[in-house]
Amino acid sequence: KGPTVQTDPPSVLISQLFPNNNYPKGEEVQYENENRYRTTDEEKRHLDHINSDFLSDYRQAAETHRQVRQWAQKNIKPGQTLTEIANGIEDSVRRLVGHDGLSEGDGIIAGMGFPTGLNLDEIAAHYSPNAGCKSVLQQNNVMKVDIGVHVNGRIVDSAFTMAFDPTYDNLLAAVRDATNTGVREAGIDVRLGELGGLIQEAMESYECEINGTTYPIKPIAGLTGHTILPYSIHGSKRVPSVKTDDTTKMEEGDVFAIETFGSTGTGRVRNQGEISHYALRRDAPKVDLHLASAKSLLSTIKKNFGTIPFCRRYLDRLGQEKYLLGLNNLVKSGIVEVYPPLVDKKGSYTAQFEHMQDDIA
Ligand SMILES: O=S(=O)(c1cccs1)N(Cc1ccc(F)cc1)Cc1ncn[nH]1
Ligand SMILES: [Mn+2]
Ligand SMILES: [Mn+2]
Ligand SMILES: [Mn+2]
Repeated sequence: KGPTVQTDPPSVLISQLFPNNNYPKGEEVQYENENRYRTTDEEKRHLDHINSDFLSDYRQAAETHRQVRQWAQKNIKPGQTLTEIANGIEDSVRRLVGHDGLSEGDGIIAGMGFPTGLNLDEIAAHYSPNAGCKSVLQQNNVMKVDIGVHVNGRIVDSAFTMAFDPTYDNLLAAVRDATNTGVREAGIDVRLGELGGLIQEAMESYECEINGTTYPIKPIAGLTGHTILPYSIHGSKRVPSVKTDDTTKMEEGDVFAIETFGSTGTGRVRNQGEISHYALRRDAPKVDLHLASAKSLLSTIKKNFGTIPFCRRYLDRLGQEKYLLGLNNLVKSGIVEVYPPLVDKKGSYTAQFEHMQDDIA
């Protein structure tokens, strides 16, 4: 029989807690006129049957994410290092999906969907500690925790912001309201640019007073929600946090991560600081590599991550050493894509809330 409740820290397999694949369904959105989109019941049953693996993989990843983020929200405290926080989250995810990502190909079956983002204050996204990072979480930090989980390449991408000082309550309320607005208004045939306008309205209705100065909350226009494809963290559709003239529509079968970022700074981010996030390009050019270390690193990346984003710590734990020259060679050759930290101006505070909405469930 085995355990029927989760431990602290999480260690019980999700597939153990929910036998024969009946994972909880996420929130489901009913469409106004059901029959306008849905095929006949017979076809729907058929479609759902084909999709059922896809759905059960997604729901297994989603339940893993849910249990790990709830544990993280309870257990992350000032005084912990970012490295400890990242390892605690990643070890929990790997235990729950039952894959440690250490034997070749194992990380491709299930595991981290991308590097654990731990983004402090003006850093909005794509920061994960590299080996040797000494940063310690402070009482007055605003930390965006971005966790990815995948099962058979079905990636769940969802994030939340932690602040221990109530000064930032309105900043966090702004992004929560903006993202909930985006999720609520999402749906088949919704135009992406219009959805951005609704998100912008919600976000800009907030302000935040910090040390006697009142800041309007600005959406970070360059950071968008996005479609997610199997083994690929971003598809071609984007959900902006501001009104745009993008008339592209949401379609049945699309899977979206709706994420909004608010800032007390300029509302614009730039690439800044040491890179931690990398990913093999799907459309990687066939380049003959002259550097032996680049060749062997490329095969390690293909075997352990495929096109799932990874970070330097994931190479460290695989026993890779002195890989930076080879990695930079793969980047220069256009084979590996980099995602530098995205940063607003020094002294500003950014917050994020990211939720997944699928038009399939
Ligand atoms: O900003 S993105 O690069 C993007 C590209 C196109 C549209 S949105 N990015 C995708 C991504 C890139 C690397 C990762 F390791 C994980 C995700 C959004 C995102 N970052 C974190 N959570 N969600
Ligand atoms: Mn994310
Ligand atoms: Mn995302
Ligand atoms: Mn790409």
